[in-house]
Amino acid sequence: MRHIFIINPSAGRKNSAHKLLERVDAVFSPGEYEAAYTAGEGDARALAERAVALGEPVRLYACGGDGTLNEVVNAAAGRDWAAVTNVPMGTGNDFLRVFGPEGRGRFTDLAALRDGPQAGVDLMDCNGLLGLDVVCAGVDARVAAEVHRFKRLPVVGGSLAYILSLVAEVAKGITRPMTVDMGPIHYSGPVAILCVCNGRYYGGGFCPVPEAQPDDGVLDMLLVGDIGRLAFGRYVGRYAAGRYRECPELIQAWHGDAVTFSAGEKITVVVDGEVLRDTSFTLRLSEKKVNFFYPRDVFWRESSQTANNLVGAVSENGR
Ligand SMILES: Nc1ncnc2c1ncn2[C@@H]1O[C@H](COP(=O)(O)OP(=O)(O)OP(=O)(O)O)[C@@H](O)[C@H]1O
Repeated sequence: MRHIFIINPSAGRKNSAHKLLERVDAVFSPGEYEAAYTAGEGDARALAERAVALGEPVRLYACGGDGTLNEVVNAAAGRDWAAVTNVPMGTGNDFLRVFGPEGRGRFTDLAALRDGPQAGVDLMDCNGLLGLDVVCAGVDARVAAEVHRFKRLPVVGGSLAYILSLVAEVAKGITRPMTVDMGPIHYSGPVAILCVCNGRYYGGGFCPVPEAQPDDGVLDMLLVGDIGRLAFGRYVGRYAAGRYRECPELIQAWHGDAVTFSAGEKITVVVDGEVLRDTSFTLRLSEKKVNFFYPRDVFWRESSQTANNLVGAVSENGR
């Protein structure tokens, strides 16, 4: 088994990449692993594609935030011999929140990751880009697309950066006209929020669909139509806390495998932190899965299936 560390030195705090390599050295012998730094957008995907192309068992450690993880996932999707994890060095690391606060912290334990089990995770195909966590297309997407401006400010951390970006985007206007088709729901009009969850968290900690399971073959979608600023302020806390069922007058929900949406002007869409802009989108459950590995003592599902049960199922049923 080869272990490949793909490190985004721009994610997280200064010097964290250097310190990470010291920790890697303490757990892996020199011939066992390779490490490479990314220099910019697309590098993590290219490095991962090169590692996967050999067709030999490989574990890919995306060391960075959700953007770095997304690139590595796109390279490893549908490849039975490859598995991916995320060593958290970003500001959000939202996908890992599905493992709970303590579980998320365990992903810094390289020894636990090295020997950890893996499970097949569903993927969303959004106009050709794969995502494993959350895709959004309303004011939530515009907040995520602009959040980097606030992350650069001194003493502004992950969640605070999202709050500042939210305030700025709400001031510019919450809704945009859009046509949305999801299952039996056909909607044409102002859209405030459209989110599709495979994972559970986005935006630095929003959890709109707490029952979302990354491996259940279902995409959980919420659509918030026309809403004014005052009502948005009243509802946003409930939306963020996953209480969408309490607001049927405002939030339409669909649990299925596809959604299409379009508009006369380009829509900002964010796939695990990666920004796309187009007038028309088709988002569907991908035929591909990705193997995700994690420390043995944590999982996203608290009961029923255990991690070990899933390991065998993944390679047999991996799509
Ligand atoms: N060496 C580099 N210098 C500058 N930017 C880079 C470098 N390598 C990769 N990047 C870019 O950094 C961006 C942000 O990475 P990533 O999302 O992993 O971190 P983050 O934004 O801190 O974390 P999160 O998304 O979890 O909040 C990626 O879109 C990638 O294109």
